[in-house]
Amino acid sequence: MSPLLSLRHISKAFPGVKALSDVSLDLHEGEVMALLGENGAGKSTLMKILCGIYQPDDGKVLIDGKTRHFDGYQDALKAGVGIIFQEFSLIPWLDAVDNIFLGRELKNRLGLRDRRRMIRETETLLQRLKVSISLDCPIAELSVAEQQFIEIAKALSLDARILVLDEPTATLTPSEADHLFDIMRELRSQGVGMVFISHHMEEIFTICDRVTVMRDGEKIDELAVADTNADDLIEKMVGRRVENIFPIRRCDADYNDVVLDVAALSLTPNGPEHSLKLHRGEILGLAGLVGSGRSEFAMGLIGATRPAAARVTLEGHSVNFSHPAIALEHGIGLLPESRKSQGLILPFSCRDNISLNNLDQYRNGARLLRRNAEVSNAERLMQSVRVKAPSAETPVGNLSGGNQQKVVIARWLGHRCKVLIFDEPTRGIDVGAKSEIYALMKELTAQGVSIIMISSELPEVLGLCDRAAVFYQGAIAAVLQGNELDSQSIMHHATGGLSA
Ligand SMILES: Nc1ncnc2c1ncn2[C@@H]1O[C@H](COP(=O)(O)OP(=O)(O)OP(=O)(O)O)[C@@H](O)[C@H]1O
Repeated sequence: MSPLLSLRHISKAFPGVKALSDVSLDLHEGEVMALLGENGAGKSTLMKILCGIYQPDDGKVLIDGKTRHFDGYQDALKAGVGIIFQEFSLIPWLDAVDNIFLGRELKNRLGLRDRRRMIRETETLLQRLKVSISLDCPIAELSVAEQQFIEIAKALSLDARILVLDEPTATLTPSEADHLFDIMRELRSQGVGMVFISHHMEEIFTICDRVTVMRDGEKIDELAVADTNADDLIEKMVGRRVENIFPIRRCDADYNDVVLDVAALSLTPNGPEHSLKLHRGEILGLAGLVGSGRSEFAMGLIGATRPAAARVTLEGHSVNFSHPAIALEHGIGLLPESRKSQGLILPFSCRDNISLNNLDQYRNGARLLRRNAEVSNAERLMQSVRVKAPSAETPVGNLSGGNQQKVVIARWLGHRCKVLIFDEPTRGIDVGAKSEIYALMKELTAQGVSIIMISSELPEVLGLCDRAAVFYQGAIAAVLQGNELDSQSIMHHATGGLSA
């Protein structure tokens, strides 16, 4: 019997980049295939070819053994191929039903829009996924996970038999991710074939049957998940053994030297007050569940949003940050969570994006730009976080998602900041590059830079931070240090004391 899906000898080049060379893979009914590879390995490009978003230079797509040619995503959808991206295609002000049936409303015998039938069909789809979601409110009022489930329901409403999930868990809480895995198990039992892309190794072992490893646009290996382990997969992925992704534990914090003292920061007039101290050379984690108020705290601190009240001192001097630019002038930089909306100008080159807000460093006495210095510094910073791009002049919009994130990091490393706030710095970043970024953070703290790291990844908080403030429902529930800083205590406080 033919596989449900076969990709045969697919190649694709972009200007200056060979994104895919002769890649083949098969997917069977009721199977979850992991697609694993470093940032820029070619995973998304391969999936976009499957879904008709890109055309291959060479090779073909077969479904049920028959060659198919898709002129765009709608064409692929009609043939039963759905893709769920991290950034959804849903219309925020429409409800779930209108989103699912957008552009193909069901009509009654009189040719009028049949909302009741559409509601019934949506309910059937959600029952198939075993989820219950409010159908009356605009999609924007649903959680990220619920929106993702609606995207899946939408693909299924078009009879998708092949579903691609491109880093679906990146913005989910652990329990939401578990729920998604339940849905995937359900779909697997119904015969749907799924391709699952994730940088979280443990997820591969939780939900996938087979794994295809890619490196530099080539398929390196394909194996059953039961026959491999995380270390082997990482080695295949990055082409070298990564022994320990966290730097050797060494505390650079000087607890006698408070760099930043935040007192009574409240984001709303009657909201909870946050107080925190950050010491020289310290990595302070802000832990908690997605939506627990960590990013809001950081945005309030640097003046991106106006806190209702705050007393902040920096190196003993009272400061008032009414705008992030003022915080930056004082040496406090925030690396934002959402790189596309807050961090990068996609049509601009990597060099422009790295030098942005930072050009004064490269001016001579006559205020003229020393272009060579700017270029060589951008190249050095790109190398230090291993950005994969044809050159520093490549538009950032042409890079893979993970490489875009690395450009944001390179930019902030170029600023000579006293305090760097990293908001989910390794989201979407491959394991090899993660360990480089951790090592870079430790280099910075050894030089006396202090770091606040917002992270939803427990291993990252435990492996890197000297102390961690745990947020729960907009307030700091605990500050943990030393022996108290373990996963159980973090989860205990992050869930309001519900978990043991
Ligand atoms: N539209 C484009 N124009 C030019 N180059 C591109 C384009 N899309 C992707 N590339 C390049 O093709 C290569 C493969 O990118 P792709 O997005 O497939 O990687 P990926 O494995 O999905 O990475 P990530 O884990 O970072 O999402 C990268 O070098 C990327 O810069």
